[in-house]
Amino acid sequence: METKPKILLIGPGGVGTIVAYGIYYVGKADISIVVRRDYEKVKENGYNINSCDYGEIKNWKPDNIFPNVEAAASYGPFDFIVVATKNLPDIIKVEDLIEPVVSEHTSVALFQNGFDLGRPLIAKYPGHVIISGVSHIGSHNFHGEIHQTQQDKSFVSYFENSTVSKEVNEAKTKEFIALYSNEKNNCTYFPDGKWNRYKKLVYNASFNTICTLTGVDTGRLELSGGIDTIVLPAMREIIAIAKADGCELSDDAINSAIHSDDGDYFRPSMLVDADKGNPIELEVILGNLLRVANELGVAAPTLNVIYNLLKVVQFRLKEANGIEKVPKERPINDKYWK
Ligand SMILES: NC(=O)C1=CN([C@@H]2O[C@H](COP(=O)(O)OP(=O)(O)OC[C@H]3O[C@@H](n4cnc5c(N)ncnc54)[C@H](OP(=O)(O)O)[C@@H]3O)[C@@H](O)[C@H]2O)C=CC1
Ligand SMILES: CC(C)(CO)C(=O)C(=O)O
Repeated sequence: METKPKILLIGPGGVGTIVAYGIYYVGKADISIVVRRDYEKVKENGYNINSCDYGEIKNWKPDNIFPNVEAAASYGPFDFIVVATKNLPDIIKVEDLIEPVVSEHTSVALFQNGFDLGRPLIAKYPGHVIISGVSHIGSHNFHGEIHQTQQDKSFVSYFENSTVSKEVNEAKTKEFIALYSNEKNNCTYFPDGKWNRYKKLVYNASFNTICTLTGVDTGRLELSGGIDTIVLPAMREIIAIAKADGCELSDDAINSAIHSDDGDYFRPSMLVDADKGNPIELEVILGNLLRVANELGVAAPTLNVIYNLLKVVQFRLKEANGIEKVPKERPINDKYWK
């Protein structure tokens, strides 16, 4: 009997659970997941999924459920590791998180927002294919109750990787798509992964960040005049960085990003994280972009101010989560400020 490829998904949140369910629905792979906080509940009852793609599913369980990555390792080797956690390199690095489950032939698929996510993984795991999944979906996990309100539309590519041939990168990426794509979702191969991530950043590096700083949704940002005064300058800088990096976005990139949630008072995921008091994906959504701007000598004054203000917000969120420790007595700094 032919054995099915093994997939391990880490991070079954709003996005990850729908990806895992999509793979299970196709039925061509053995799908395991790592559940952190809700392990006991999910192990016992599975997930209740209310999905605009798959309908109402009660008590769904994948083939295996593990409480942590170390526990999953004994079930390996895995053909694919899918990571759909929030990408927070200033707290936990994806390349360290997956270490116990990366074997010789494992490919890694990152279903996460952000830019240049492949770089640290390729450095740590040369010779492994690193797949890029860009999701356009609206889905949230409330302790095992999944609410998916926007269709799972994803563009899957591979991160540029000089340690693997183009043929192998392409073949593995398409192999993964065949295990995940089905008639209910909309998952397609997109050859130019970098271009596609820049395109998504036009929205994420402007709306997500500015909504988080101001505490308002995208509709209120428009009604207050903030799109003209702050979102547009930020978007133009993102497009200039992309261009200097060899990615020419279409003339319509700004217009389509702004109109993408027409009629909706939409709270982007970074604002939702801040609302919940969770750390935000600042480094991958804006920090990595500014590092590239710096390498290419592109000025990005608006994005720099947004980034530095959000670094302070991130500090506050980390302190609230016990990740940042602040001395009881304020230390005295003898620096001469001028
Ligand atoms: N939600 C959406 O609609 C969209 C999200 N995205 C992107 O997709 C990615 C995933 O987002 P989303 O699904 O919303 O995230 P969620 O916060 O809903 O889920 C993240 C999951 O990862 C788990 N997790 C986090 N860290 C670890 C760890 N160290 N070990 C094990 N499990 C861990 C969390 O577990 P625990 O519950 O224990 O914290 C949680 O189940 C992000 O990059 C986001 O920007 C992109 C488009 C839309
Ligand atoms: C806009 C959206 C929902 C697109 O999927 C997103 O990426 C986010 O909120 O971070």
